[in-house]
Amino acid sequence: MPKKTIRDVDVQGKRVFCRVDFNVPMNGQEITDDTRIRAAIPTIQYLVQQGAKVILASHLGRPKGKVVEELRLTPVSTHLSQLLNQEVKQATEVVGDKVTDQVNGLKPGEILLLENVRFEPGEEKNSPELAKQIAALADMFVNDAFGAAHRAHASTEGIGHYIPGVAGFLMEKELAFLGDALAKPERPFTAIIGGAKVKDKIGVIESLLEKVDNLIIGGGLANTFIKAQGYDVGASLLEEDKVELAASFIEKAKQRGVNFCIPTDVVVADKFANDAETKVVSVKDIPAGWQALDIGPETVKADQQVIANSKTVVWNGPMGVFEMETFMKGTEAIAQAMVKVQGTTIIGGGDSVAAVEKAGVAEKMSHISTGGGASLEFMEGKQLPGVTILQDK
Ligand SMILES: Nc1ncnc2c1ncn2[C@@H]1O[C@H](COP(=O)(O)OP(=O)(O)OP(=O)(O)O)[C@@H](O)[C@H]1O
Ligand SMILES: O=C(O)[C@H](O)COP(=O)(O)O
Repeated sequence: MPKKTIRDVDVQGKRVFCRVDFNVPMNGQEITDDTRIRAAIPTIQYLVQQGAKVILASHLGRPKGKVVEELRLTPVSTHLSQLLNQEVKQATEVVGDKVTDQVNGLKPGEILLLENVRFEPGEEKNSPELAKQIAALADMFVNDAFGAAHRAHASTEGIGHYIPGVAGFLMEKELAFLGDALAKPERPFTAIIGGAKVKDKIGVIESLLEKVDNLIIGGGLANTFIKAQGYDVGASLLEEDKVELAASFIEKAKQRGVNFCIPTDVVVADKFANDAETKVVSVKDIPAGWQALDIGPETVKADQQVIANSKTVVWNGPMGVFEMETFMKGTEAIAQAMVKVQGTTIIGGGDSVAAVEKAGVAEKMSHISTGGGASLEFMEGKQLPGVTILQDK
């Protein structure tokens, strides 16, 4: 069922709570990739032009219900203000009397950015109390946070039980593009899954095995599969309690005839640092105490071949610790392989998009999705709570 969008409602003079996903990659207080901020600009500008009193809210990182000074949204509001060429007022809290006063002081067309919503313990618990408090700040809820739409949190879902919710332009665009591209993907259909959120992404792999022809695994996620094949992974990132599950996926892939590409070689390092001592080893020979931080050249070559023969490729999660020059070769090589695909290429995820930007090939992709976990869950065919709660057309 299509959802109402901001075009379908009158926001003139209304207090509009607009949830965005400004969970951007940061290096200290520096934003290293502003794709997600830029992607929300059309909705924000539309609300401003229509004379709404715009209350923006986002999470940043995973502060787990506490104030974490480094995760305040100050750098984001400064940057947003530059992009919009307009003042963005900043609240130092999410809710409370001070915030209510700031909201009451807003004139049509003005913008207030609330503090990191995950500083509130009720946010991730989807506490009705917090949702009510947030809802009380506004007349209407606009969800433009596609990247967080798979989370049923107070500011992404709970609020929609108290005030009417509609989709923003980014949300609308993401749902339309991903929906069309993945309803009947041109084959061979390849998914590339990497990154570090093993717990989040391992379940997605099972569903993808039902849909894809090739599944390429890389990044920190790969270690759990390397271990499942019976090899030691030294000091690498590993989700020990998912090893058995990973083994069952390898078996399932065989039964379904899916080409499951697990790295055969990796770049290992003696420490998690750019200046670490490194070597390329077979996954059978990862030395004790060393950690795998990138895929190796043999794996790159095999993956590139699979990608080149694909007609639809979806990529989420970098192949290595691409933030460090020493471990970005695998990610860069996969990004270059994506450019050569004669078909549809979709990249999703905060860090994956940053990696593609870093490799200078972002504009060559068919679609850059602001959702990582969200785009994966959408592809799985799951209902996204942050979408379900919005009003039907
Ligand atoms: N071998 C590895 N060991 C440890 N960390 C890794 C490894 N490979 C990649 N990473 C890290 O994974 C992180 C990105 O993972 P993540 O799963 O968050 O992807 P993402 O693209 O941001 O998706 P999402 O938007 O869903 O978060 C990067 O910071 C990168 O350094
Ligand atoms: O980066 C993301 O995928 C979204 O912003 C959601 O973040 P989360 O995985 O911490 O919920």
